[in-house]
Amino acid sequence: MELSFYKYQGTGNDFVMIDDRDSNFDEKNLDLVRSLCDRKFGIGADGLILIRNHPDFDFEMIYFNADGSQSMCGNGARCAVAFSAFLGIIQIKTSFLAIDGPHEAILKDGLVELLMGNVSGITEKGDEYFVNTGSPHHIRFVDQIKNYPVFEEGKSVRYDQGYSPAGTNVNFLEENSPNEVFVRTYERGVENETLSCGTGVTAAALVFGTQKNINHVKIKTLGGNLSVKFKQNDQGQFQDIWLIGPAEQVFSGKISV
Ligand SMILES: N[C@@H](CCC[C@H](N)C(=O)O)C(=O)O
Repeated sequence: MELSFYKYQGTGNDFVMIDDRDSNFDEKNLDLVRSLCDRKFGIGADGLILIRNHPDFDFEMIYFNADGSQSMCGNGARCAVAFSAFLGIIQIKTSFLAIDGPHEAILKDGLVELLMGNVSGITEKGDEYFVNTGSPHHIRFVDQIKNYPVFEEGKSVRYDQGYSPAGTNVNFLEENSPNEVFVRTYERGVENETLSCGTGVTAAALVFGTQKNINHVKIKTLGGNLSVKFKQNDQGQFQDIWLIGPAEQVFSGKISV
C-alpha cells in the first residue's frame, strides 16, 4: 500500500504530516510510526502528526514522537496549523484539539501564532527549574551554550530517578540580552538533541521572563528564531501564552508501507 505524506519543519524540528481525515492510519501501529520517522530506512523526522476530523474543532492533531510515544508538541502544532491551511481546512484563525486540550492559532505575517495551554507554575529544583507546558520540561542555565554537552547532560537528567518513569525533556539556556535567550533541548521520545522544541522554549521563556520581569521573550535555537508572549497572575499562574514562529512545508511524497 502507498501512503501519501508531507514533510514540515518548524525552526528545524521536523515532522511527517499525514492528512488522515478518513481515519485510515492505524494509530496503534507504532512500528509504522517509528519506521516512517527513521532517518535511514524511512522518511526521517523528529515526530509524526495525523490531522483528523473532529466534531467540535476545525481538526484534531495526533502527535507521536519518533519512538512512537505521545505528548504535546508546540512546533508540531504550529506545523499542523500550517498544514491544515494548506489543505484548505482553515483560513487565518483556527481552534483545534491536541493531547493536552483545545488550542487556538492565527496565521499572521508568514508566522504561526499558537495559544498554548495555561501553566500552573514553575517548580524550583535548587538553582534549576521544572515547567509543564503540555510536555514536561527541566530548565538549566549554562555558560558557553554553543559548546555545552547537551546530549550527555540532557540524557542524564532525562533518565534521573526523580523524573522516573515518565522522564522529562531537558532545556539548556543562556541569556543573550535582557529580553533574549538561547535555548538547546534534549527531547524525550527522540532521545537526542533536536534543533528546536516549542513546548521547551515556551517553558524557557516563562522561567527567563519571570526572572527578568518581562512578558515577551525572544528565543534563538539552533534551528531558528521564536518568540513567546504571556500573562502571569498573582498566584504565579501563566495564561495567554503565545508561541510564535515559522512553519514550512519542505516536500511531499508517497511511501510504500
Ligand atoms: N518537539 C516538541 C515536543 C515533543 C514532545 C516531547 N518530545 C515529549 O515527549 O515530551 C515541541 O515542539 O514541543
